[in-house]
Amino acid sequence: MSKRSKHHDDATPDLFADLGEEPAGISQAPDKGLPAEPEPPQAAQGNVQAALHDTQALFALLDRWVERGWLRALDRALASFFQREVSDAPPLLLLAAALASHQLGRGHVCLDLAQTLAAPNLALSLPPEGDDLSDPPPLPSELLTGLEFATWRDALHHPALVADGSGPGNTPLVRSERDGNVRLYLRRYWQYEQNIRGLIGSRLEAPAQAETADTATLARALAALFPQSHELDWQQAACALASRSRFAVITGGPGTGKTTTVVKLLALLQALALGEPGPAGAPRPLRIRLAAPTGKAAARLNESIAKQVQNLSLVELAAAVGQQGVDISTLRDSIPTEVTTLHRLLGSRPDTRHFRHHAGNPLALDALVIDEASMVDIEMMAAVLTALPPKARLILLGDKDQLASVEAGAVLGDLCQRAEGGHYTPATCDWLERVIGTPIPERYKDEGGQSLDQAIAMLRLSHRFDAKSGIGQLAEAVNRPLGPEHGAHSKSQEKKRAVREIFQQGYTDIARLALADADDPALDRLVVNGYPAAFTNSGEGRHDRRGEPITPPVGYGHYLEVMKSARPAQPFFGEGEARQPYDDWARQVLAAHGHFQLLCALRKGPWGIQGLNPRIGRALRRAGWLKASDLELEQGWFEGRPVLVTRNDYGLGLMNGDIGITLAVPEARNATESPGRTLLRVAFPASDGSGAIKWVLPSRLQAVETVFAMTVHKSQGSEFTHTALLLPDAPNPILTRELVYTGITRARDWLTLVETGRGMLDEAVTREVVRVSGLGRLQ
Ligand SMILES: Nc1ncnc2c1ncn2[C@@H]1O[C@H](COP(=O)(O)OP(=O)(O)OP(=O)(O)O)[C@@H](O)[C@H]1O
Repeated sequence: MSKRSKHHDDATPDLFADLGEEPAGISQAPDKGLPAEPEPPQAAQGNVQAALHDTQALFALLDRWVERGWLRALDRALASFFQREVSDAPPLLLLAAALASHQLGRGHVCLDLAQTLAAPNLALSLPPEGDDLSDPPPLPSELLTGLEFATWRDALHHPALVADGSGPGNTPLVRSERDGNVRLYLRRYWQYEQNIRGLIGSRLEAPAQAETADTATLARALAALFPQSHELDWQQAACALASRSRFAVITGGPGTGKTTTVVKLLALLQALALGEPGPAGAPRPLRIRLAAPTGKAAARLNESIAKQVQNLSLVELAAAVGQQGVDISTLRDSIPTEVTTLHRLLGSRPDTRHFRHHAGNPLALDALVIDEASMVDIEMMAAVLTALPPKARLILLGDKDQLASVEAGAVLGDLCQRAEGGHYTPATCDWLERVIGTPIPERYKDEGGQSLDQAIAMLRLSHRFDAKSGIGQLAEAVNRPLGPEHGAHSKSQEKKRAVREIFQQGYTDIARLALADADDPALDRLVVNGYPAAFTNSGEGRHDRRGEPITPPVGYGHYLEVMKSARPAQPFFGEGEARQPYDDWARQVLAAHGHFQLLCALRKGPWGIQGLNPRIGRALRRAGWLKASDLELEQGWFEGRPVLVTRNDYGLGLMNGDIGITLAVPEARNATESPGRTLLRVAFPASDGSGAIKWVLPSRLQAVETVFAMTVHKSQGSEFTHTALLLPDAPNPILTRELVYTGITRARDWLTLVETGRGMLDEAVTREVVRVSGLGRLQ
């Protein structure tokens, strides 16, 4: 049973309770990795199907699913609540309600009826982690076999429980019918989707400042910001498109220049604002804020944006706008570098999901940039849009191909469904050609392009990974979609071959490790010293694009070595400035910790974080780096323990995703106290990017877990010098190409792909997330 469902076991279900805390489930392409479906005997099948007509039989079946961990107790409780409230609710409706609720825990905002009938077992994402499907209860496919779409659809016509979404209402469920298909939503999620559609739609209709700026000025400004090119520069096109819309998306893989582009965009917007007389005569810079979904992502953007703003050459831009141009230092100072988290920006309050800023108390800003937008779930995106003043711009940055947020809703991925093809209208292309001076290739033009397409730009060239980078080549090969006929055997085979071949081409930055079993000593070598021998030339002799040497890959021994060798001699911990030696030490240890991270797909089992964390702890202990008993490794505190914060803690100022390292510091706080004993404290980097260190006593940390192994889901927004991605030894619906791609792209200089048992890379790269939402089209 899940953590969350335990809380809801016996409680009366509150429809507006937090429903989506479980990790997002992933649907697989209908033909892949499904549990083998036993042929049930005729009579047994008849029994199962009684649940379609008989409420008692339905709840008996739901109970069995809950018992097995296939369904959350919360989902079953919701159906039972409806049945109590409305005695004539048909079983088919109650089943749909339970399944719709279950989708939220898997990251989907609604139940898609046609898709569920086409691939029923996907509705429960079978098999769940830690379940091998032996002796299963009846599968959804057995239940739904023979059920007609029209029969199920008609059962959802129940005015007390389900509205059709055409107007205001207060039914707990909403039915959305489109193109002959039906989707069932819990009202709250339907409302979020409606808000997002409406608020993005109205932004797309309204012209923004730069559209009113004359084309010649804009063209001059863009020419000042980007090097001259005869071919389409997507960064320049993205900057131009984003400048003319109150809503814009810039998507692209790692290192494609999203940050670079947005810094130039902000410079452009500020230059245009400063070049215009403001309402009171004097020009007024725009109020711009930068935000990210997690503290970690905010700190990363903080660092890279500050560097980029300093390096920006603004002389020509300043001269390109206004009659007399604008003052360069005013312009530079007007570009923000401070990044906050979305929770902080909106003003989260303890014990409530409502924020301080909303439509009645909007944010005081003219433009908001959100980085790592793929991690923003539907509820947060709706909250952001609602709290934005109608005239303010919203610019989303992110990689559309990454795993979506853990919570329900893959907003960025949904919005960017057509980004690959461009779909720019002739009018957009004409305008773009005038302001950027290069033609738009025919394949990106579309007379039928929608208004959303015109606001989206995809960056396609990685400046971090070139053709010589195995990480870049592997990420690209894994990410390549199978295309519409992705069930086709030959396409899958081709993709599997392409991915495997990359490991045979002698790239120096990637290595593959096949583990025989969970005790294979190769895993020890990897986690202790990074197993450089697995790389060409043991990782020696590599240089980056600027010719700087790249140090060979390391493992966790590296930060533990820094912890040992850089330990301050000062015999007391100190306050304020007197604590500096300890702050400096913690900064060094934390920086060293970012040099290696093992990622895995699962939480449970020997290849999930639960099995791997103590396993890695023991390997580090054997190597002499840790001193901890087995019990401490499993559930206690020990020096060197790296921890991941799993829930925002506003009291401590820690955000979900923050990583801290447990360090032993003197118990004495000042020079007058007698030294001697030590105390464990956890050092976290301050999430404002200031470089300050926050020291927290372990007993105050409510929601942390050891992070020798981290799930790929949790690694989003982070980057590690050496990333090891470990795939489990058995098929699981959670293994998708998005997961593998997200894991690979966390690696900056070195990637070790670890396969266990018979290896699941092939399986994973040919399974894709099926997104279920109504956000793909805004028209
Ligand atoms: N047009 C360009 N020409 C040369 N180098 C570039 C260009 N654009 C970006 N870069 C460089 O490529 C690197 C990655 O750029 P940037 O950080 O903007 O990418 P990103 O897409 O934001 O990356 P991330 O995946 O980390 O979010 C930086 O070192 C940047 O200076």
